[in-house]
Amino acid sequence: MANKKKNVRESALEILEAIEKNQAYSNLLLNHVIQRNSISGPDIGLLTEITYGTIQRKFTLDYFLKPFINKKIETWVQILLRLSLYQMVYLDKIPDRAVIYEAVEIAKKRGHHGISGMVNGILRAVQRKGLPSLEEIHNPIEKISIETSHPKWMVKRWAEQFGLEKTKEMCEANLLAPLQTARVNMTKASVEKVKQMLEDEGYEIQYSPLVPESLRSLKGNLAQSQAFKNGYITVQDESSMLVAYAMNLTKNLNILDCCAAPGGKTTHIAEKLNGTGKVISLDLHEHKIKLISENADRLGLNNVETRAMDSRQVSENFKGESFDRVLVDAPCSGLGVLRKKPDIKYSKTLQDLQSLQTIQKSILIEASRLVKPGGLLVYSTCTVDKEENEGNVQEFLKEANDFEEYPLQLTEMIQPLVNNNRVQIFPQDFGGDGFFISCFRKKGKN
Ligand SMILES: C[S@@+](CC[C@H](N)C(=O)[O-])C[C@H]1O[C@@H](n2cnc3c(N)ncnc32)[C@H](O)[C@@H]1O
Repeated sequence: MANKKKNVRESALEILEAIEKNQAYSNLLLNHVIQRNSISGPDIGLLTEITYGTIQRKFTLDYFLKPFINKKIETWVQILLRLSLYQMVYLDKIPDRAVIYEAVEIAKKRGHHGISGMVNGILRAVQRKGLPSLEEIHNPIEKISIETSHPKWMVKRWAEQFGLEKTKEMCEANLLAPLQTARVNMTKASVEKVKQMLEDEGYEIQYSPLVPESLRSLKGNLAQSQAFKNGYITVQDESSMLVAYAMNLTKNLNILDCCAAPGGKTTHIAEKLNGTGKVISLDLHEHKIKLISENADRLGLNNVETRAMDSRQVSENFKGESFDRVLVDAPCSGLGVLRKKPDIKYSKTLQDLQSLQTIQKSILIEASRLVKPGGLLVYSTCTVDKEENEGNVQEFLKEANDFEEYPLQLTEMIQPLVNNNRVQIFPQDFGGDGFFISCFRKKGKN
């Protein structure tokens, strides 16, 4: 018999269970389940909201549920309670009785009668007695951890690195829905023309105050637009767009992008070169290299060359000191993108941060050998962590004494955030990803 298709809440339960078990990525799972269960129209939005919202608020929801659960329950039951309570607390449009009814039906299908009765009892008790107060948590780290659903070690680490207030702001900002932005391919059309194109397609678009070639979508997924298919835009976060600025691009440069897939920054750089020079784009994984080429083709760029390579050995594969600019947009802990990938909050560990730092350092040192005297090396990550970002800069400068820090030239609004030739962007700064950028110049002639 064919598999029976699941409705929105059953699908949400399926995705959340898989994430809890295998640490699979939410965005990939979501797309897969939407297709398999033929979820369409507004139900896609509801499924996305319930899934991401429940992941985002996991610790808070568990704190709310705890006083109402007085025995050990199976993981799927806990998840069903979480996703139901998420709708009751955070979504206005769905009446509580509908949420409870659905939860009980799912529990009946999945478990025995006792479980559906228990689910009903717990959710009704929460409805009757109200939520436990978060004010009862007195330790400030624990309070931020539960209130904004971030692991305690992460909150503690950030508080030590950036102070409690900034940490609280960051954790709160991580709960907000991400802003969708796209970079206009200026080799094809002006920002004004592309804005009009998207509006003609029914999108609600604003100019960005931050990056001149960026457009912001207030309604609608830009990746599904005709403008995207025809190579007029690339969906990209505005913080990521700043990296091409840090590279101080002029025409006819020879550029190496060491960690390039899926090609967001490579294609931005290639667009800025406007048909001149060359960008050689590397990535460890063959299947990811294909994504770079596909993006370059879609955008009509003919100055991008791709190769699968481990950049920890990059200097063995190219003639020394042959690039004007080298970019290391390093594999990182990703703590700046928790709004878009909330499951990372629970899966990353301190050990991950440490091993990533080692990889980043070896890529930086190797890549630095290929920079021409007077050329620039840009190091960036989409993370917020002082030890990972600043720590790597210090380590690099200690080892590569033929390099010096070079002043970052970003856009007008971002420039004031630059500190000591480096920038750490927080998600609360302007609604973009948390991001780190620094730039080094190889000593010698220009
Ligand atoms: C932050 S992502 C790059 C994003 C990309 N620059 C963009 O703007 O679209 C880091 C990339 O580094 C790649 N990577 C990880 N280890 C690597 C290595 N040793 N050598 C080359 N690439 C590596 C990963 O596959 C991943 O695609």
